[in-house]
Amino acid sequence: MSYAIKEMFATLQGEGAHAGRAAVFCRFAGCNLWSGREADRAAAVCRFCDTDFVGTDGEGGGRFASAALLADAIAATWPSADRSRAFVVFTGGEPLLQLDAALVEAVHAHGFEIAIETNGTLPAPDGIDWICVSPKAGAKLVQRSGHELKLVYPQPDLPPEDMAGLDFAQFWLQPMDGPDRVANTAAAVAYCRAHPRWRLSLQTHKLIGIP
Ligand SMILES: C[S@@+](CC[C@H](N)C(=O)[O-])C[C@H]1O[C@@H](n2cnc3c(N)ncnc32)[C@H](O)[C@@H]1O
Ligand SMILES: Nc1nc2[nH]cc(C(=O)O)c2c(=O)[nH]1
Ligand code: SF4
Ligand SMILES: [Mg+2]
Repeated sequence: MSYAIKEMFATLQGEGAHAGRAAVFCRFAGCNLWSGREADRAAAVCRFCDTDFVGTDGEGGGRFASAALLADAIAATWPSADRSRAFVVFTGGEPLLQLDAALVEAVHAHGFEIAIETNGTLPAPDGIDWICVSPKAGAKLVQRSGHELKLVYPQPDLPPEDMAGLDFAQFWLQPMDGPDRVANTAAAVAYCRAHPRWRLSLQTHKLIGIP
């Protein structure tokens, strides 16, 4: 199996339960809910995406011919001499189009804890240490269990009430970025106050201007 990676970089996880934690971000190219081309956005299933995941031309990106080669590159991107906390976040695009058992094993062999950010339309392979699912209105949810559910809010056709039966340890609302970010943030705050099972996830990396 080879892997198409848009970009790979060290930063702090900006969102959700691990916000503030040092991490290597490995962003896979491609998504099953949008082509990534602006011309296709209005007709896509997922129309609010904030990310460029087209191609392999970003910092640290490229095509990796094997799981071992990609795992070596991830290990080389870890920014600290302290490897005991090594942490990689697989994102995209949609990482579950490419992330497989061989890559999980190769990255674990380097001592990394593995997190994933997924839209939940494909099943996750075994062994991932932290599964964050962010469901999308109009897309069938397949991965219905995990560690955190992070709902971008608001999605009128996917209210938080619809998530009640899902098997997650934590439930987060993340205001939808875009032209209505301020209003969406106020609405998310109001929802969390009234429904304390839900917590507010801010995209803190955007607030402080880091990737
Ligand atoms: C770019 S996606 C990549 C991973 C995967 N495809 C997914 O959707 O979960 C990473 C995270 O950013 C969130 N996200 C994307 N666009 C957003 C926006 N405009 N405002 C807030 N969060 C957004 C997604 O819901 C997801 O939690
Ligand atoms: N710092 C930082 N944290 C993030 N958490 C989820 C992200 C993503 O794009 O998946 C992301 C990102 O792009 N940057
Ligand atoms: S599913 Fe994720 S990567 Fe794909 S378009 Fe939506 S937010 Fe972007
Ligand atoms: Mg992002």
